[in-house]
Amino acid sequence: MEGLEAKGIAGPYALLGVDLAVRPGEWVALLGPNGSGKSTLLRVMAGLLRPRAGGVFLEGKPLPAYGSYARGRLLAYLPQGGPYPEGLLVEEVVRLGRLPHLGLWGREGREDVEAVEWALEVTGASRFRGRYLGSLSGGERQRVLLARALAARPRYLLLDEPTTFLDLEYQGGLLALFQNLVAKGMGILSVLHDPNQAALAGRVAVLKGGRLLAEGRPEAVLTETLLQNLYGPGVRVAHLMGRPHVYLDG
Ligand SMILES: Nc1ncnc2c1ncn2[C@@H]1O[C@H](COP(=O)(O)OP(=O)(O)OP(=O)(O)O)[C@@H](O)[C@H]1O
Repeated sequence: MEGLEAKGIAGPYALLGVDLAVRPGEWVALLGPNGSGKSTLLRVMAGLLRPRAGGVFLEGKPLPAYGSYARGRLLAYLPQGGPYPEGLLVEEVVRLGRLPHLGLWGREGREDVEAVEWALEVTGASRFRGRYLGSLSGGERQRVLLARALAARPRYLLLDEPTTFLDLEYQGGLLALFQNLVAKGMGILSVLHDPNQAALAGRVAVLKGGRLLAEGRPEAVLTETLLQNLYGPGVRVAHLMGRPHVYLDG
């Protein structure tokens, strides 16, 4: 079956038995308090951490059965933090995203050049292309790293807090980009802290204490009861234009 599936994941650190899948053409937002296991789950699903129990399946095949290039052609991962290749030019960083297609010694062809140009364009990173990564602001750097992930043109994209560091305009732009990418068939799983951003996804999965607490359409999952369970009694939910809007009652 098509998809990136985590089945019965337990073991690394907080995770106590989690099933979660992302299919081509859907955007799943992963929400939960600090320390609930979101980054760990993403790293397990990216193949960077091995679970003690359970497994991850990519297009029905166990993830460890893929070589790193084959995996990288299907799956890209944007971590929450560094290390960053600060001494590389932005364009070089984004070209690194083509490594799974080219291998170490491959010559770049038209498809590679087009993928890099597209990734720079859609992330708004084209104008930094000649700068060193280390010279960029946090938000600019975040867009370049997303461009590197997109340059692989993966079928599945795993993003750990991709909107951190971005100003409101770029947050909106990024969330619109996700909607666009899933409409073209990409599967996206993104950790998001802001429930209002998660509300834009097709499906929301909620982790608490290493277990999946809820999963479903945003309007079904993002209830005041659930959010107060996660974040305390000050959380309120209003409904505007059919969508939940979450705020703190000061
Ligand atoms: N390398 C590690 N060694 C020991 N414990 C770890 C390690 N990595 C994560 N943990 C622990 O596992 C738990 C889950 O961490 P994780 O980073 O997955 O949480 P998270 O939900 O992504 O949190 P946040 O919202 O703060 O980013 C935390 O208690 C964390 O301290």
